[in-house]
Amino acid sequence: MDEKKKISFIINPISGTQGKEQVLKWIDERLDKEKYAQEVVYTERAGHAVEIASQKAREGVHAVVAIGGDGTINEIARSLVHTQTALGIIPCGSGNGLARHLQIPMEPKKAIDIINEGLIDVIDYGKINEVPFFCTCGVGFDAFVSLKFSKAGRRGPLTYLEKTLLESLKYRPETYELEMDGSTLRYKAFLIACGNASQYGNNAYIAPQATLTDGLLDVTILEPFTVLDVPSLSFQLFNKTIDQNSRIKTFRCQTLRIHRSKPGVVHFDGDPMMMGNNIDVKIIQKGLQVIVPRTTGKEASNVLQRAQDYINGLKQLNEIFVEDITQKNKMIIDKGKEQIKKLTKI
Ligand SMILES: Nc1ncnc2c1ncn2[C@@H]1O[C@H](COP(=O)(O)OP(=O)(O)OP(=O)(O)O)[C@@H](O)[C@H]1O
Repeated sequence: MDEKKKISFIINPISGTQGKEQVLKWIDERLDKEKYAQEVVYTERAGHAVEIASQKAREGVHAVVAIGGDGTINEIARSLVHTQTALGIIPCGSGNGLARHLQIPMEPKKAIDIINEGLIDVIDYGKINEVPFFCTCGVGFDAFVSLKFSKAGRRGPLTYLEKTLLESLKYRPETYELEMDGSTLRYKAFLIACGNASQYGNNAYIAPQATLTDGLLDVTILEPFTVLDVPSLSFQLFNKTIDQNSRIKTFRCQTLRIHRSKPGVVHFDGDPMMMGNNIDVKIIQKGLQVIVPRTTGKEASNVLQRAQDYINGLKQLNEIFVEDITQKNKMIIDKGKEQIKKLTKI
């Protein structure tokens, strides 16, 4: 009889907003025990998943599965690049950009079924000043928001939306010099995003044409805009057509040098890091094995797929607003109750 393939599940207990115990129950119920021998490890701190995954790759396990979001995936995947150990994903983050790009289902049960099928693809990854990223990286407003988000103390899409709306009102675009393929260009930009994958997460497609297997970075520059541009930019971000906006410039390259006037924050897969004036971004072709669904091959999405993506984006936004309104209503009601209590005491 063939030996069972070893799979290590790494759980980030603080990712996203959902509890992970139910996911563990589903793994116990659904994982193909004929095929796989499983173990589960919880992370204890930021950076811990890098160490665990690196150990598992040395042991030669078949796959390490991230139960978390893009930050957890980043920590695991950076230890798996150029090894024989594949990355698996059960999406449990706030944005889940890489999982969504790969069309891995958001429902954990269905994501477990994909692991049971066990189809493996080899994808590209990027480096920003030697720090690996798998989804997107960038400078400017999105990096600035990732820094605020990391300090927010609680995670989830609501926190992200709050931060984004609040911060965009105060943010000042910077001037950047970009060197790529022998030419240098200057841009005043609100943000510069480099996509290995097409989206930040939550179906927000900042690099809509990006594919994970072309050996190229998809660079999106958002130039300064006015409040009048916000509705079309938001619509196009979720409609996968932001590259058609007049405030957007896009290009593809293998390597990019970004020069800015002062050091500052960058983000890699949504996590912030301080870097200097010069930032080198490059793509490394076919460096990571990933367990994928059968549909991933059809990356050139058709109109129906785009419509579905758009509806999903709207749904997500709707949920965020409903959650926000519910929370605000609760705060108003609680305040009202307090005031009534005070009044009745007088
Ligand atoms: N046990 C832990 N305690 C505190 N932080 C942790 C722990 N394990 C991992 N982390 C950190 O948690 C951060 C957030 O995780 P992750 O990005 O997976 O979730 P998310 O931000 O909710 O989802 P997404 O990135 O998809 O938006 C990671 O950067 C990781 O370093």
